[in-house]
Amino acid sequence: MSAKSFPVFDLSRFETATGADREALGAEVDRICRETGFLAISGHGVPQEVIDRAWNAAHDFFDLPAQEKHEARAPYAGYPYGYLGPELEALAKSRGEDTPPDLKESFNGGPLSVPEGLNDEQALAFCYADTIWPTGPAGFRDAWTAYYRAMEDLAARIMQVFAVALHLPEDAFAATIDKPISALRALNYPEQAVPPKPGQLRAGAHTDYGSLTILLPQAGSGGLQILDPAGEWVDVPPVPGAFVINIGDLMARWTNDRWVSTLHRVVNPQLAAGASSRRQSFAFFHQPNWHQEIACLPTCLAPGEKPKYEPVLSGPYLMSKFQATVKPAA
Ligand SMILES: O=C(O)CCC(=O)C(=O)O
Ligand SMILES: [Fe+2]
Repeated sequence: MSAKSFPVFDLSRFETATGADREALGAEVDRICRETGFLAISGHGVPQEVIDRAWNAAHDFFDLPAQEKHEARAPYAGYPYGYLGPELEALAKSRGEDTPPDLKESFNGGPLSVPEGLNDEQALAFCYADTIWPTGPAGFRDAWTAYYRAMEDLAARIMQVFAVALHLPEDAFAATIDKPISALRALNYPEQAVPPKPGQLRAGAHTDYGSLTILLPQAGSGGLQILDPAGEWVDVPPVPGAFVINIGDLMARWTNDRWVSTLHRVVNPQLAAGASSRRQSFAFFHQPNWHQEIACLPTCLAPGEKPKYEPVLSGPYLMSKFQATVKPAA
């Protein structure tokens, strides 16, 4: 996909628009979400300093010797947070495809606090499990927390756009995402000096699970591809100063498949790129409240039409999806 055809949506323009202008901008997002559900968001207002601090902290973390990174590792396969070393997860497995594990390493963190009164054991053991913080680099946790907060705020603003796009009251999603169980993942794709195994990718083809993902691919980097409606893999171009967002499976379900959760992957660099091929990204997986029932939205059903899916609960749904990608213990 050329930079020209990849849609860029200016959030600040939407937020200052009123009346029919606002509706028209919502309609534009509706159209994109029906086609691919992938777009860039400019005018997002996230301070560059918050982005840079988190980015550099993640970069310095991935630079640490393996042994130090392992001190923050997830304690067992299927634990959602902490450090996950290279070749421990195969995203394509979430679709039942058997591929070698992905060539990525990641650091993962969950919600910043547990909502008062929440005592659901599954929720506490899964999405509210402790983030295993690394001891270094200095300032990592603060930088991470500030970025996580900025993503939570941005996700809530994008959900307002989605509400308008779906002809719902603007605050229709507010009560469904006031105790979100989102996760932030920093990804590092190490340089590749040796050829990958057959079928092995940096990140295998997958769809995301939640309502919305906010991606920050490394500036100027390639590798992220989406399967377009014609069935062809096309590059998502880096858009300077913007985040890339995409619709996840839960939003597709919520909209009765009006919106699509598009298959995407991160492909390997050319072998010749060798040592210069390292790539970093941030992915914020926004997810509604644990107990939120996800049932077909009223505006996504034509008269006489039936919902395609049974309602599900946000948290247990996410948990079952996540656990399908974990490499079984040897
Ligand atoms: O690193 C990227 O650009 C994409 C990562 C991704 O799709 C994911 O982690 O779900
Ligand atoms: Fe993804």
